[in-house]
Amino acid sequence: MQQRGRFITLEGGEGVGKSTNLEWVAQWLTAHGVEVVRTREPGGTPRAEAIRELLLSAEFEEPLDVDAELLLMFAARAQHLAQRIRPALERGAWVLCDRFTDATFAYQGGGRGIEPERIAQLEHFVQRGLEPDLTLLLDMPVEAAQQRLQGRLTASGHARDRFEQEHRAFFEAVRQAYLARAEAAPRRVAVIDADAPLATVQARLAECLESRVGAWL
Ligand SMILES: Nc1ncnc2c1ncn2[C@@H]1O[C@H](COP(=O)(O)OP(=O)(O)OP(=O)(O)O)[C@@H](O)[C@H]1O
Ligand SMILES: Cc1cn([C@H]2C[C@H](O)[C@@H](COP(=O)(O)O)O2)c(=O)[nH]c1=O
Repeated sequence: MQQRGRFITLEGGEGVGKSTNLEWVAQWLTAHGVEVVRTREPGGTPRAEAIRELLLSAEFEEPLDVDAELLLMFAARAQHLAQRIRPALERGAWVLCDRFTDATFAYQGGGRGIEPERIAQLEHFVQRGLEPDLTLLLDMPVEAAQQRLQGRLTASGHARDRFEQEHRAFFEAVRQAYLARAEAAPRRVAVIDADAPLATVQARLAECLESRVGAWL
């Protein structure tokens, strides 16, 4: 019988380097003979990407209720799991996802103040026991990450989205919630110090992958 693929997520606050390093991790896995499906949350399928637009858009004057935000994150996730993640894992591919449910605990929990128990109820309902095999949490001080983010926004000419417009205290709370998740699940979550030149961060990722993923290859 075909063995289920592995599910790896990248997490961290805005600007820590998730998208940049997701590509690098995908190449590392491909070089080790793995079929990799790269994806992201919220999003990853056409309908889930439409929900992403609704969540990130700063165009509406009407505020987005925090419970509506939480439910939309899980609605996008349910679609993504059904249409993309579960089918890929079942055929033996590995899924590499830019953010997943740890982001919900960090942003809607830490950032917005929703009780973790309520988030956990939706997690059980939507995921039915599926969770990442490995989570790479890129961590660095908020101030330095915000400078990187500003550099990217200036270079691209893009405006800040609804989350990127949040204040400093929000991002500090997000970071602390991520670190608490890592402390509570050290076998699943590896914290990577991302406050270093890219080559150094990637050397840290390689070391982590060798030790945590090597046995699955
Ligand atoms: N180690 C690094 N050193 C310096 N700059 C970096 C490093 N890693 C990424 N960058 C740059 O920082 C910016 C943010 O990186 P990236 O877009 O990968 O972050 P992200 O975590 O995906 O951000 P977001 O959550 O906002 O999508 C980019 O301009 C990228 O080139
Ligand atoms: C999955 C997930 C995401 N978010 C937030 C975090 C980011 O600000 C955006 C996604 O944009 P990015 O380009 O990946 O940085 O969505 C969230 O609040 N809750 C979640 O569960």
